[in-house]
Amino acid sequence: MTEASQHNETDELVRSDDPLHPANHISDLCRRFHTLGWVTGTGGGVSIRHGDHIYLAPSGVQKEMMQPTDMFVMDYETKEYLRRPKVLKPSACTPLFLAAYTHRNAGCCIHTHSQWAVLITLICESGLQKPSERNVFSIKEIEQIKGISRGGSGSDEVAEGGRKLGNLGYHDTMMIPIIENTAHEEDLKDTLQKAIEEWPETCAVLVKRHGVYVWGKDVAQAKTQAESLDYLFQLAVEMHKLGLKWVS
Ligand SMILES: CSCCC(=O)C(=O)COP(=O)(O)O
Ligand SMILES: [Zn+2]
Repeated sequence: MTEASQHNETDELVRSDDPLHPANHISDLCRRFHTLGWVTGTGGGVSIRHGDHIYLAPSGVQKEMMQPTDMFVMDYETKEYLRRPKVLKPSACTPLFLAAYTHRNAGCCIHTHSQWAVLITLICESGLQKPSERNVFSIKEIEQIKGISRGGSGSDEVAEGGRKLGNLGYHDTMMIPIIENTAHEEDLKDTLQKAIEEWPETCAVLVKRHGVYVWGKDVAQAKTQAESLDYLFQLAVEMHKLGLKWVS
């Protein structure tokens, strides 16, 4: 098989008229997220799981300019690439997206470099918080908390061991773990995985001085949770500036 025919064959994995096809959807979401400051300066990204296929963006590119044919496609079972665009490298976030798929059965994972996410990690890190509060962002009694599911599930059923599923209620406390940043994105994998295991109710992990990873059972849930979280991070930063406490 020639290189040219090989390329055309794998193009079938990313060419579709359906705007909700993962290759089109990732490009579209990144354009929208760029306007929110979530994926600027090549940072941040989105990945979608579609059946046995994982769709991943390239690394180090302007995320708002990506085309569907720029996407990498990985087989979920074998972790082998079914499609690798020439010249490009897969996102350095790939092992972190895979952690959300493997450990939470997520259908989509969003990584933002939102300044609100970064600021909330700085406020939690600062001496203003009790030592026990420095590695977690907790907030309660704000309506938008109801947009957050326990564990990124979305179901109203009760999980094994009696653990509640479904979305948080107004009087629940939302807790998002904060992990240390590393010099290289891919080296976050072990601590992110540990946080996912230690915080079964979380649908996100904040990375100190870096951003946030948010997942959901599908694109809609990952996106609305990323929006709700960004709202809550911004609100908490503004409350902090006003001297108001966001958890008692
Ligand atoms: C200025 S972005 C540094 C890398 C990073 O944190 C990130 O989220 C983007 O990684 P990618 O490999 O997807 O470009
Ligand atoms: Zn990043």
